[in-house]
Amino acid sequence: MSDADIDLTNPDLASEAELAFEGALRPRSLSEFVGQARVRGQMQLLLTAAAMQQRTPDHILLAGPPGLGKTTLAMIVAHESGRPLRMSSGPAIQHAGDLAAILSSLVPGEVLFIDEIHRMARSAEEMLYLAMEDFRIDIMVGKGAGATSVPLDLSPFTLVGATTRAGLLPNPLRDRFGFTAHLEFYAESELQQVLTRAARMMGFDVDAEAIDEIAGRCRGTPRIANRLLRRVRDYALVHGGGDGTHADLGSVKAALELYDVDPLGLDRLDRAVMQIILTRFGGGPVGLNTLAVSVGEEAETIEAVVEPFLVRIGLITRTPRGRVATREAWEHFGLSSPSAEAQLDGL
Ligand SMILES: Nc1ncnc2c1ncn2[C@@H]1O[C@H](COP(=O)(O)OP(=O)(O)OP(=O)(O)O)[C@@H](O)[C@H]1O
Repeated sequence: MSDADIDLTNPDLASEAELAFEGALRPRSLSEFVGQARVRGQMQLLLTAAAMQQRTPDHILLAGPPGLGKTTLAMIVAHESGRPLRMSSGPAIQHAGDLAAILSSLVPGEVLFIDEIHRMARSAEEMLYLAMEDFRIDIMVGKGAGATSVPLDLSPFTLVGATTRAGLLPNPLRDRFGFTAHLEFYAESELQQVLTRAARMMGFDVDAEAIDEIAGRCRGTPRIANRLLRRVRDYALVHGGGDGTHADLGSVKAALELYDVDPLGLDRLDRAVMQIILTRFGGGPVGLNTLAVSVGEEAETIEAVVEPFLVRIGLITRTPRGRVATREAWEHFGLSSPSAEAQLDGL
């Protein structure tokens, strides 16, 4: 996937250039990792206790929206505990055999990272229960009535699973993680630190007020912060004069306007969703599938990317009957709500 295919504020997608760029910017230790203080403290304790007892750290589940640092934390677990890391993902494990091949080739103490673990095949999930608990799997040999199961011992390992949808994991799998870290959206002050660090590593001199402006528009998400910073650097290079290594508030505003990211961080898809709720459905409630069809987007993207952000900034609320626009939403879009009009009519 190239940069051109990427929706700038969708944290779920990353181009190849971006992945290389992210790799260079990733914090390598818990002390370099900005924000998520609670999770960092919990993880530090877990890793230190394991090191003191010279055992593999407990299995860890990282739950939270995309782009908040789950992959980065998995890498930090391996780095801080001095263990090798194997990376895989749920969609790549479509049969129990795929997982058996990975598990049986782990070296002692290895950290196995499975991204999007909720998308793994059910048969593989069941194999994982025994593997996580007893470091053992049963391999089926033969077919039909003659099939037998052969036990296979595994090297002890630490599983780090990442999911954007913790609720989709079956309880027996969730229960086998020694610790679940719930990652939260970042505060603006934390995003300022992420951006300042990234700009420094890029050799890009960005004014403090320009950093603040980007931090306010990146939806609480480091991946988007870094992505907007790259676009601002492009803008500075082309329009900034000099050697393009400096950006001020003006160039940040101009660059983000060009890319259609508004002062709240809303992009075209967010605005389309809000317009549907406000104008076509009079503020809601609107069901998820109706919304998805109306804007021509996958229901999963609306649910995992658009909705958590709109709820977080107070533009919609979720009710059992669907999504409802708040008073702030009507105000932000400069519209008057039907209920306000009805009240006025009643005066
Ligand atoms: N706490 C942080 N401090 C500094 N940079 C961060 C932090 N968290 C994430 N980043 C940066 O944001 C980018 C995305 O992080 P990462 O790939 O770890 O997210 P993720 O949650 O695994 O996303 P996905 O679920 O889509 O894989 C990386 O470039 C990383 O450098």
